[in-house]
Amino acid sequence: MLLISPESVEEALDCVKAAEHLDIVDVKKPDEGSLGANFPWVIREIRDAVPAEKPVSATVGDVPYKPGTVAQAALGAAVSGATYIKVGLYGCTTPEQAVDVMRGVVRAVKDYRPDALVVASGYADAHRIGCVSPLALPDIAHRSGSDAAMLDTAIKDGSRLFDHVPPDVCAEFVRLAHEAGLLAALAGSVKAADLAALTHIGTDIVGVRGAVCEGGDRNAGRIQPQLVAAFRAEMDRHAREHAAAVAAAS
Ligand SMILES: O=C[C@H](O)COP(=O)(O)O
Repeated sequence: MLLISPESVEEALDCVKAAEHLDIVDVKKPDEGSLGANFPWVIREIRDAVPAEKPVSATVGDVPYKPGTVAQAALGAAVSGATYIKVGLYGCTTPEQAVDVMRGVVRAVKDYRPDALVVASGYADAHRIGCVSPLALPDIAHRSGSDAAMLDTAIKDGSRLFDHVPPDVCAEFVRLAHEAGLLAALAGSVKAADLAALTHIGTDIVGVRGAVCEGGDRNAGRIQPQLVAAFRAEMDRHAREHAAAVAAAS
């Protein structure tokens, strides 16, 4: 699945123009961090603008180790209409802290909306910020009852997912997530050139912003529907080639 992250209602409307090419519209506020949380009314307006059959995701923030605060914020995202709730475990230095936070989120969200999906997100560049390491995420997600384990990059300075977690380690991340019955989501300045590897390792959700913004600039550029369509075409091409290779080998 392709997840695209607009930061405003205007950008979400550009996503709507490319709705057939994407699977999830992910509301965030990049100027508040990699998984910066947007205002509840922005989530609501975007939910109202996006076709009903397209799920809307919302990031709850690059969160501190404050389980109660984060659970309440996650409920806010769900009440505002998001059915994927993404939490960036920025302030969690141990897996136990991360499980604590995610258990609160899962309970808060699922008591309100049992079919909502909770995404526990860590950071590929965790070593730069001192939070839980990337390969701990599948177990954190599993132990907390989350539905997906995700990696993004915390510091958006041009470095990318594979600069910090090479494809073979991402493959292990995906394997661990699948073994635990979770969806595996990967992001972090992902470019079309990364799609062959991401497809090959069985990534369920690829998250992008910069690659589909004007000039490849996630901050100054705005999401362009034609770039979303082109990115999707590349994803589909790799999926077809991978399926053909698997069929030929069996
Ligand atoms: O969840 C996905 C992120 O928005 C990725 O953003 P990026 O591709 O600019 O790193």
